[in-house]
Amino acid sequence: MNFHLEEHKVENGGFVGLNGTCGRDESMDGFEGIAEEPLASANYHPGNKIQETLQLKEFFADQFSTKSMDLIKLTTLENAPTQSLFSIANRILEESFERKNGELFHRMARLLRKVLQIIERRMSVQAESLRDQNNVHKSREQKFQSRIKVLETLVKGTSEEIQVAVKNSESIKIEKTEVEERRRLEEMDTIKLKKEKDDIRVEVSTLKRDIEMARKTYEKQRLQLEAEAGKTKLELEKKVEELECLLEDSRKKVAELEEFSADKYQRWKRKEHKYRSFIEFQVDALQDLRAASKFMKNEVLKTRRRHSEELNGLGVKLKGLADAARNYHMVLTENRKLYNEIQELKGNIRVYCRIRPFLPGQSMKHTTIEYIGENGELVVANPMKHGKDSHRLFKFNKVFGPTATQEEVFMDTQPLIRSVLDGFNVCIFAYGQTGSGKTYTMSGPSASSREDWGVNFRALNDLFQIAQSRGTTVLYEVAVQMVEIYNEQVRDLLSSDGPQKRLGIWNTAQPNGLAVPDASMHAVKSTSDVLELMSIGLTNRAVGATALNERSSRSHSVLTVHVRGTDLETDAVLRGSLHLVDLAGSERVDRSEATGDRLKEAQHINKSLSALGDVIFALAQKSPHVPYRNSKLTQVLQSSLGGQAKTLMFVQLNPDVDSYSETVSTLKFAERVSGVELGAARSNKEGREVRELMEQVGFLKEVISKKDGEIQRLQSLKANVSAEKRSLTSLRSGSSSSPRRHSIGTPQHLRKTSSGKLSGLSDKAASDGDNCSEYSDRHSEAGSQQSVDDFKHHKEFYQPSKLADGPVNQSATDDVQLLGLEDADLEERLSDISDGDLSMGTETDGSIGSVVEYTLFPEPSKQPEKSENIEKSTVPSKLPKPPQKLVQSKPSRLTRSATKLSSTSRKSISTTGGSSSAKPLKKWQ
Ligand SMILES: Nc1ncnc2c1ncn2[C@@H]1O[C@H](COP(=O)(O)OP(=O)(O)OP(=O)(O)O)[C@@H](O)[C@H]1O
Repeated sequence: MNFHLEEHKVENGGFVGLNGTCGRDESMDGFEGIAEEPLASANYHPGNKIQETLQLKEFFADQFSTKSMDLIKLTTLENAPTQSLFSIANRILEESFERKNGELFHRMARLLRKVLQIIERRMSVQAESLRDQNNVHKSREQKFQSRIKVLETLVKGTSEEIQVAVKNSESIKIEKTEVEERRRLEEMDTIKLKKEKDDIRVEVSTLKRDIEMARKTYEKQRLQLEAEAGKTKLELEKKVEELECLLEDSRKKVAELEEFSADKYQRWKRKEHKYRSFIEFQVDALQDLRAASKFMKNEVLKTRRRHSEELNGLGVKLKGLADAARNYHMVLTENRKLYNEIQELKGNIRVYCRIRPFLPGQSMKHTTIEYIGENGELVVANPMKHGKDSHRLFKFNKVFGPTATQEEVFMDTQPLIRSVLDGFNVCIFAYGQTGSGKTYTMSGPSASSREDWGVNFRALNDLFQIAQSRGTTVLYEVAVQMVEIYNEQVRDLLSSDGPQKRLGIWNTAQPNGLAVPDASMHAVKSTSDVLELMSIGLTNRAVGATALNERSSRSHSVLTVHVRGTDLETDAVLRGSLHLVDLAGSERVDRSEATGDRLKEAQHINKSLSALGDVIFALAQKSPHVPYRNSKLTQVLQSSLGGQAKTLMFVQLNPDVDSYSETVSTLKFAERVSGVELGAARSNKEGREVRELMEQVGFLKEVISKKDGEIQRLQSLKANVSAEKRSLTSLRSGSSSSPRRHSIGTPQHLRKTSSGKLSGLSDKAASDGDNCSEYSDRHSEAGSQQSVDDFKHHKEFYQPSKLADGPVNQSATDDVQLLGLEDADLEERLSDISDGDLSMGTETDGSIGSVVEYTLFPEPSKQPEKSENIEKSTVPSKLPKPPQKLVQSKPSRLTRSATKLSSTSRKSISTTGGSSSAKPLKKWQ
């Protein structure tokens, strides 16, 4: 049966297409014929319907008889025209009625329904396309209608216009033509639309072709993708293989790790075991320790008990120690005392000589320094002289050569600084001619370099250091003042008002060392503070110097350091002061230059240095009266130049041969200061003094033997003086100005008159060549004279011969006037003068005129101002007091003193007579 065959063909994948090669059968020929018929419908889609047709064929082949099938053969459902479909449906119905087979009927009905569905669908498709066409036509119609309307409106408008403008009929015609033209165009448009419709159809078919091509392309792509997928699959398989390999590796590793961890676990186990055993051991040890600590506790308790017992013992001992500490303080104080005593034994006034090196550019110069000894010996050579006299030997506490450093110089100064902190007043000053290195020694060439620091900075630095080291026992406060003395005027160099302010001075020494109360006081805490203040001071000094040219050489600068120490234990207060003095140049002033300001300056310098010499010698001789008030310099330094004060003088030398005479003068002054003052030297000197005393005793013998004659002479002197006084009074009434050129006449005259044989002094002066008088000469000359003539005159007076022989003349009157002796006390004063050196014993009012120039470096002997002083004076106890019976009635002081002193040697020395002399008397002071 055909149906079965068809079925079999279908099962084996036959009927691939309408024109398929497989399963071709006679029964299907009718279908083929139908398939080859042209399409009856515009919506016919052969591809879509193929499946449906095949299903129908299958169905018919399966279900209908050959007769029916013959019918069906003639048709293909899809390609058959709708009429054929209807006829098929009819036949199906008829056959189903004929067969009356229930099941077949159902099948037929289903087939019928199917056929009907196809017809229905086809109908609806056609209806839809018709509707679409209708819509297109409608829209086109609407379009045309609207165009017609527009045209009609235009025609209307045109006709209206024709009515309005008949004359324009021709244009209307044209417009009509245009309208017609438009209508023609519209028709053409319609044709065009039809054409477009055809084009669209063509386009649709083109699109269909495109779709087919796209399908083919898609198919191609699919195949490509499949090929790629195959490739990817292969790659993936490869990767899977690789991953499997990796997996294998990791498995191996895991196995290794497991092995390792197992090993580690074993090790940890072993360790755990060890630790366990260690902990057990520790626990045992802990228990032992506990036991030990228990034991220790007991021990500690025992020790504590023992300690408390020992502590009690220690408390007792500590008390003893505290007592000892107190004693230690006392011992410390004692030590300081002893230290100061040692210092004192060394001599309150120490003299250090320092020789300046030649300055750069002076290398060709010759030096006057011949020899510098270790123990303070110095030999200077006079290049002008030859032989024995050409060399002179001097001895000081110390001599620093040109190569000595600032440090070396200060090393020997240091002990004095400690004294300041122990409550002593100390004075360090530099003496010497201009350019000899005073400022270099005191301040140094520059404050910026520590190595260059002079005594000033080093002393203060040391002071602060010692104060700091003693900080636990004594609290020190330090303050400084800085003044300048120029032309007998004191100026504050640290004043905020500048150095112009003149200051007053205490008349007496103040215990706190405050000589210049008005000078500003500046508290300092460190060396840098001092450096700062000193630079201000030096600047202020320099300000003055611009006006007066090299003022520093002609003024004294005094830096005073005040120290106040409070003992932290006892609250006791110590006060000390340190005067650091850079003196003015000590050289003699060239006479030719000594006029005007220079002369005035020279006079003032001379006066103050002279006064300083007086004070030092007065102190050296422990004189009860010290003439501080003779100059501002000595007034300022008063607190540091007597009593407990310690003095150090730097004698500065210029080694140049040109300065030889100045050098010798300076050295003589220094030697006398040193020789007289030093304790150590004193003992040596005492031998010399005894010798001198013996000589003096000899003179005294003469005095005693010739006392009557002396008395007479003195009386005559008194008479002369009275006459002088009278003449002076008359002179004063005649002329107000007194010729100062004769100022030194009186002492000379007095000397001569009073002593007659004053050779002890005069001869010594003469033998020294220029010992005393040389210094006196240069200082007094400048200080007492107004002109070069005066100097000449003065010089003549200094000649020893004249000193001895000079007559009482007008000069005596002048001096009386200058010395302020013309008052009622004149007689008494004159007798004082006649007793000895004027400047040594006489405290003047400090004016220039009152200075007795030639006594700048008085003889070691010094006569006190008043007779009481002599009586109270420090005559050595070993010397017996003179018997009162030898004292004459109303004797002069000299006579009285001489009488007293004569008793000391009366028993041993015969009174051989001789002229009286002041010198022996002075020796006792
Ligand atoms: N020991 C020394 N070493 C090196 N140079 C020195 C020394 N002493 C002084 N001088 C130098 O000599 C010159 C003069 O010194 P200084 O100014 O100290 O003298 P002075 O006596 O203070 O003079 P003045 O009286 O004019 O103040 C300066 O140039 C100084 O540097």
